[in-house]
Order: sequence, then C-alpha cells, then structure tokens
Amino acid sequence: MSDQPAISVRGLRKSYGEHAAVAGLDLTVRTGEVFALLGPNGAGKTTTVEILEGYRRRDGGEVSVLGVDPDTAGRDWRSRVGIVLQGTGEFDDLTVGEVVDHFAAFYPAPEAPDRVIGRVGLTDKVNARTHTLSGGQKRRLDVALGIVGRPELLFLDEPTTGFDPEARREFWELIRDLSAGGTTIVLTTHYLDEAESLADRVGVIAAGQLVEVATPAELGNRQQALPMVSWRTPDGTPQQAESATPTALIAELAGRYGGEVPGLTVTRPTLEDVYLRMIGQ
Ligand SMILES: Nc1ncnc2c1ncn2[C@@H]1O[C@H](COP(=O)(O)OP(=O)(O)OP(=O)(O)O)[C@@H](O)[C@H]1O
Repeated sequence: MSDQPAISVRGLRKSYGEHAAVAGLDLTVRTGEVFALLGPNGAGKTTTVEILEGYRRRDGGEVSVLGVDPDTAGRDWRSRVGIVLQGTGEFDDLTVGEVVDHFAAFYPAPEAPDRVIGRVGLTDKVNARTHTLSGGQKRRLDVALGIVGRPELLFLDEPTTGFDPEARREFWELIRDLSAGGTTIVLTTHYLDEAESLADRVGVIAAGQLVEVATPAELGNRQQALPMVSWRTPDGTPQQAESATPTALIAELAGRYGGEVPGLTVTRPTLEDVYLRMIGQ
C-alpha cells in the first residue's frame, strides 16, 4: 500500500436546508485498502460518498480523492475512479454486451468487455436486453460498468442488495480479486457479514459524523470483550455467564453435570452486536 492516502477528508459539511446531513466528518482511506462505511439509514453515507465521487458539492471542509479535489476534477481524474451507484442496470433496448462496449469507450485503457462480463458472471446474458435481467443480474451489470475502466479507486454503494447468497459470495470473490490487483475499494453496506468478510477497515457513520474507524475484529473494543458461556440446567433453564476463563468455567460445569454440559455455547460479541451498541440500538 502506498503512503499517500487514496482519500483524505477533513471537516466535511453538507446540509439540505436546515438539516445537516454531514456534520464535520473526517476520514482517511489508505491506498489499496477495502474500506466499508456502515451506518443507519439517513446517517449521511450516500451524501459523503457522492461528494467524494464529485456528484455532489460540499458546503465546507477539505476533500482530496486520488490527490485531487473532486469539485474541480477533470476527465482524467474521472477515468481513474469507478462508481457503482444504488441501482440503475437498465439501458432501454441495449444488450448487456452493447452497454459494456459503450461504457468501455469512455475510458483510455478499458478492460476487454467480454472479460469484464465474465468477471461479473453475466457471460450467458451477453446478448440479453438489459430490461430482461433479474434484479441481481442488473446489479452485476452495474458492477461491470464500474470496473470496465480499470479504476484505481472503486466506490460501491450497497453493491449486493438483491443478490442471492451465491451471487453475494461470487461478488465478494470479485472484490477480493480487484483488491488483490491493487484497486482501492470504498463500499457502503448494511450487511455486517459483508463488511466483516471484505473490509480491511470499517468506518461507522452516525448523524453525519464518523464515530469510529477500526478493523472489523477491533471495532467497539470487540477483542477485549469477555466471552459469554451459555448452557442449560438439567430442568432446561437457560444460564449464561461472562468469563475471562471460559475453559475453567466449562471444566467446572462439566464436573457439575457429570460430563456433557447441556446446550453449551461460547460466544464473543459479533460485529453486529458492537455496531448496534455503537449506534445506540
Ligand atoms: N437531495 C436531498 N435533499 C434533502 N435531503 C436529503 C437529500 N439527500 C439526502 N438527504 C437527507 O440527508 C440525510 C442523509 O442521507 P444519506 O442518503 O446520505 O444517508 P445514508 O446514510 O446514505 O442512508 P441509507 O442507508 O438510507 O442509504 C437524510 O436525512 C436524508 O433524508
């Protein structure tokens, strides 16, 4: 990873009328990382990402994306940034192949359209008209259009909404593949497992501010949280205890119950647990 951040944001502000959608947000995305933005509905994720993409003007703050201010960036910068917005995927009567060809022509060094179509798993739909695609297939087409220009930085806004489980796994593989090839990736998602599986770091946005940035394993001091041991008494009553020494506790329980401990589980807080606590749910 290069030392120069891919994205640097200081004191970003954006209001809609009286409502401050982004209220003094600081953010750094390192070159080469996969960064996931989490946050409840209306927290300001899309507004922030659209400002970074150059689609929306800010009211205040400093923003640098690939070393350039998106407000004044030109065509050359635009060709270095890939964008997958929340759902488009329909292009009148054009086929998948025609749409990808068409978009490839906008870029100085595009990837071969048939290869891109293969990467998103739409090879058997190359001659299908886009309005005949399923929701998940349209989303795959959106992703193809976001990556056909071989972007250095790729923005994905809720990329897997509407995907079936298999398509999500395939999409995750694609993201890992792009990341391994050096692409910096910023994605917004409401799926905690997606953030956990893909992201090097996650940032939690609430009420227009970034409240924490950490690796998925470290968010909300997750690693420091004590394991929870749960079991049932012989009459079926659920029991649980936090313990710094769960093995000793389980050994003690095994002794108490003469072998198997009924309904035994040992858990640590999930990313979802710490996230919900963080946003006050
Ligand atoms: N064009 C607009 N005009 C007025 N208010 C807007 C506009 N766009 C967004 N907002 C408001 O700004 C706030 C932040 O919206 P934003 O879309 O950035 O949130 P988000 O975190 O992306 O939410 P979601 O998870 O629901 O996509 C919300 O209260 C929203 O209603």
